[in-house]
Amino acid sequence: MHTRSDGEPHGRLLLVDADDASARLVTETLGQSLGGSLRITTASGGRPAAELLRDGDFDIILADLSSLRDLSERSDDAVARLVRLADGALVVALSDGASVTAAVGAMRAGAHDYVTKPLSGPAMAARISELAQRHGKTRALSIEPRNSGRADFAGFIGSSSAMQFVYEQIGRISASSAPVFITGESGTGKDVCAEALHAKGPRFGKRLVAINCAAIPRDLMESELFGVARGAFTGAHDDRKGAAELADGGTLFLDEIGEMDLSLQSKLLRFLQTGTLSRVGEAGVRQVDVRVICATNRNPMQLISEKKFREDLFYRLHVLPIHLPPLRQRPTDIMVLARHFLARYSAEERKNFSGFAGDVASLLTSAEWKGNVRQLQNLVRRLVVMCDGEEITMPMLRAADIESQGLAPVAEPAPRSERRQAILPMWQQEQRIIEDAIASFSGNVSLAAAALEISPSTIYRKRQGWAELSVAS
Ligand SMILES: Nc1ncnc2c1ncn2[C@@H]1O[C@H](COP(=O)(O)OP(=O)(O)OP(=O)(O)O)[C@@H](O)[C@H]1O
Repeated sequence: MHTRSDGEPHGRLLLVDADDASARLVTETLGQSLGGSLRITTASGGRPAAELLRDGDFDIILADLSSLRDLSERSDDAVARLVRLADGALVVALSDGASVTAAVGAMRAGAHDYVTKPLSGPAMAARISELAQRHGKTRALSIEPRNSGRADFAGFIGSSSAMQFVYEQIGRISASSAPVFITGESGTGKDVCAEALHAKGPRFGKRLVAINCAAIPRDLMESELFGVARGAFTGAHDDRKGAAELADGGTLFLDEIGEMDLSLQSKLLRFLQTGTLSRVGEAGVRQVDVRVICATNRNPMQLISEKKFREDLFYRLHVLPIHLPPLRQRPTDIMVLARHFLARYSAEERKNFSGFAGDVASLLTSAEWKGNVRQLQNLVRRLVVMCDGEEITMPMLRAADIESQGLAPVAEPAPRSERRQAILPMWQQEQRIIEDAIASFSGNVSLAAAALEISPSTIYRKRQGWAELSVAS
């Protein structure tokens, strides 16, 4: 770690890339996303990099595999040499995506991560942040933009580069009427995202109508969605509009779309294709103008391969994908959120809390947060209700964290010598590389396939195979 003239720590990043244009592009996009908090040095190949590493210490090295040929013809040998010279710095192998085998080789040779080019600045900054968290280098790599990123946006709190990317996407696509497909683990803010899309778009004056496909009994779902004509069934005493009609001119949010019944999926598909619907028990059709946003915390590809979700409906809906990253992948948001919830609930409950003790903040920052923001929000609310004081202390946290009996920290990776025995099967390593590429493009399989230089159908075929392999293993 190094010290700035303003006394703040900053890290050093070494970029090894023989292609000047590519190095310039990476430096620019990454520099913007990192907000100048990491000093970037470039080297045109493995040998110049080795010299720089002998003279100075770096915190992270991004190395283009084809630029390391001057160290060794075999890229895994070259990476192993670089890792030795790196002296504890994190090593990320970069490749044009031409070779999955080379990527796996680089990881086996000791690289901490593997990323395909072209790099997206915000996605790479998020990746570095995640790596720093996992390897205990968050202080050395103080990479979050300093005052440059927004800490809140249309209901979202969080200043991490991963969330800046989400805000940017919402800003860009909110004006369109094309369907949005939101993915993300439970509690990551998919509802918040749907509301932000509606609030930022031109339909804001009309209604946002949300319907939770998991919460409504199957036989009521069609009438909830499309409405019902009087006398359609016993108890249907009046004509009633469904969610789609109520949202006319506005936005229809279909939450937990993965739980929708297959027969209703066909009707939804027809509605999306024609823009018309019929209430249950009605012969005619009605024209409705809605923007459809849907969300799921399940893997849609897996649902398709399990025949629980229609592939044609998926492609109708999956026009503008947004992926919300889990909280553990954006550790710099944790205390920002925690302080926000503390201020809010302290005011609501008329308490005097103004902050968290240092050891509590460290524990919260390193916890895994399986329930994501919802879990953090509930914990802070519980702390405020149960305790009194000015600062949340460790004994208070222990008393209030009744769910998990102690927040589990993110699992530390095994030491390298132990990791050797735990080498994953080839298909799992390949799966990780492909899924990572898809995540880098916010769920867009076509872009991920293009970056990996394989066809999208190869990815779908492989996913089908992995689903079968994971069931078998
Ligand atoms: N970035 C955020 N900033 C502030 N509050 C957030 C953020 N993300 C989530 N929340 C809050 O966390 C709770 C859960 O969020 P939300 O319901 O949007 O999650 P979800 O992804 O839709 O979860 P599920 O899949 O379980 O429905 C809500 O109270 C929401 O307001």
